[in-house]
Amino acid sequence: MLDGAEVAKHNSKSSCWIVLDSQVYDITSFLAEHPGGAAILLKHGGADATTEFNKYHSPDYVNDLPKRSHLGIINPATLGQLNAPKSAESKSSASADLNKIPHISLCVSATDFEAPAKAVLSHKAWVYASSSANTGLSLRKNIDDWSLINFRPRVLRNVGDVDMRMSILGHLSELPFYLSPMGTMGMIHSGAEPEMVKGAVRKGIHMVVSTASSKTTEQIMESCIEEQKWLNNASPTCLFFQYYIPVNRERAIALLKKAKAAGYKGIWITVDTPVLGKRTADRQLQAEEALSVGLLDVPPAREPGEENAFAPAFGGRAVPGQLSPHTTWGDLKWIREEWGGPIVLKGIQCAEDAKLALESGCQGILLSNHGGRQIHSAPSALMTLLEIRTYCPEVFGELEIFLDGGVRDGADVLKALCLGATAVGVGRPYLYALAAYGAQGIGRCTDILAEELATAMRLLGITSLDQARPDMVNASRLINEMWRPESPAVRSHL
Ligand code: HEM
Ligand SMILES: Cc1cc2nc3c(=O)[nH]c(=O)nc-3n(C[C@H](O)[C@H](O)[C@H](O)COP(=O)(O)O)c2cc1C
Repeated sequence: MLDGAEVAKHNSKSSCWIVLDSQVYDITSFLAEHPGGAAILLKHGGADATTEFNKYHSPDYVNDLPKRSHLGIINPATLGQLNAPKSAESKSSASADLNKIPHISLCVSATDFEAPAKAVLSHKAWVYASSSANTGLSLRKNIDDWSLINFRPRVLRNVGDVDMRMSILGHLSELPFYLSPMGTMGMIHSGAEPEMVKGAVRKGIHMVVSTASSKTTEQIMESCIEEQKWLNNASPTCLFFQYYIPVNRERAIALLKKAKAAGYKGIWITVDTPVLGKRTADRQLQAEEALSVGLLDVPPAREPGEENAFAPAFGGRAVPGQLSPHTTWGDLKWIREEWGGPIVLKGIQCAEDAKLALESGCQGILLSNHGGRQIHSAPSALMTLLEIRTYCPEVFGELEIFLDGGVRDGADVLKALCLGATAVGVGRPYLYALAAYGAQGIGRCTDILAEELATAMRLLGITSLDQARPDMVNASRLINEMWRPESPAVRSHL
C-alpha cells in the first residue's frame, strides 16, 4: 500500500505516477507512448486520474499498460495527500451550470442543441465533437447538398395517418433513422454511451455503438437490456457494433467474439479510415496543451500511411494496435467467417465500391464521409447515392443502403428514402442533445426529427415509407454536378 504523499512526489517527466481506481501506476515510460499525448498524463502526475480517464477510456484500457507499471494500492486514508490535477477542465454536463442552457422545450429543431452543448462542454470536448477535416469543406458539403434536392409534392390525398416504421437488417425500428456511432461519449456526458442508449430505447430506434466507446461493449449492451426491461420489453431497439479492425489479428477476432457474445445484431465496419483525416482544430488544441505543460519537444505526428498511424476518435496521433492502412477487400473474408452475421460497410463513397461491397457478400453499405472528418473535399452521401443510382442500380434491392452526414431535419431523411435509402444515420445533433440534456435530449431530438418527417410525408402526399419514390424529389441540380466517366469505355467497367 502506498501513501498519497509518496505518490504526489512523482509528477514530472522523469517520474510520473498516477492513481486509477485506487491502483497506483508508474507511467513514466508510457508518457511518450500515450496516443492521447503526454500532456494530459503529466497534468495528472501524482494525482488521482480516474475521473478524467473515465471520460475517455473504458476500464479495460488499463490492461494495455505493461504489467510492471502497477505499483500497488493507494492507502485510502492518505488520498487527501495526492496532488490536484493541474488545470484539468472541470466543466462537464454533470457539473454544468444548468441556468446557462435553455429549457429543453425551447429546442425545436435538431440544430438547436448545438448552442447549449457548446455552453456545457469543455473546450476540448467541443473541439472533438465539432471539428472536421482540413478547411471544413467536406462538412459544409454534407450540410449544403441536402438543400439541392426539392420535393415534388402531390396534393388531395388522404394523409390522416402516417406510418414511419422501417426495418433495418431485419430489425423493426419505430423510425427510419438511427444513432450514428460516435466514440468517447464519456467526455460528452457523465452517463456516456449508456445514457445515449437509454434515450434510443425509449424512442424505439436503433443505435450503432462505436469501438472507441468509453464504456465496455458489454456495459453498453447491459444498459440496453436494463432499459428494455424497464419498458417491459416493448421497445424494438437493438444495438449494432461499429467495428474498427484492430491491426493485431488475435485482437481483431477477440473483439468480434466479444460483440457477438454480447448480442450485437450486426457489424458496421468503418472503411474510410485507413489513416486519420487531418482534424485541424484538434491539432491546434494538442499543440496548446503540450505548450501549457512545457512540452516544447513534442514529436511530430507520424506520417500518414505509416503502420498504426491512427487514432479512432481523436486528433491524429499514433495508436498502437488500431486500424492498419494495409486492410483490403480480402480481409472481409475472415471477418465474415469469424462474425457469421450481417455486415455493413461504413464509409462507401463511390459507385465502384458499392458494387464491390455487393460482390463481397455484405448485407449493407453506409454512404458516409465520417461527418466530414476524413478526406478533404469528400462527396456527400447524397451525391454517392445518386452515383449508385446511375452506375450500378443493381445494388438497390440487393443491399440495404444507409446514408449519414449533415442530416439536420426529418424532411431530409425523407429525401434520402425517396432516392432508395433504407434509413439514415444522425451523429452530431444527438451528441449535442446528449451533452446538454442527457437521455431526455436524445428523446427530444428524436421527437423533433420524427415530427418533421411525419409532416413532410403528409405534405408530400404519402402515408407510409414504402410509398416514397424517386419521382417525388427533384435531384437535377445535384445530378448535374455528379461525376461522369471520361469515356464510355470507362463507363463499361462500372
Ligand atoms: C492507463 C493507460 C492508458 C492507455 C492504454 C491509454 C490509451 C489511449 C489510446 C489508445 C488513445 C487513442 C484514442 C482511443 O483509442 O480512445 C488515447 C487517447 C487519449 N487518452 Fe489515453 N490512455 C491511458 C491513460 C489515460 C489517462 C490517465 C488519461 C487522462 C487523464 C487519458 C486521456 C486521453 C485523452 C484525452 C486522449 C485523446 C487525446 C487527444 O487526441 O487529444 N488517457 N489513450
Ligand atoms: C464526435 C464524433 C465521433 C465519431 N466517432 C466515430 C467512431 O468512433 N466510429 C465511426 O465509424 N464513426 C465515427 N464518427 C462518424 C459518425 O459515425 C457519422 O458518420 C457522422 O457523425 C455523421 O455526420 P453528422 O455528425 O453530420 O450527422 C464520429 C463523428 C463524430 C462527430
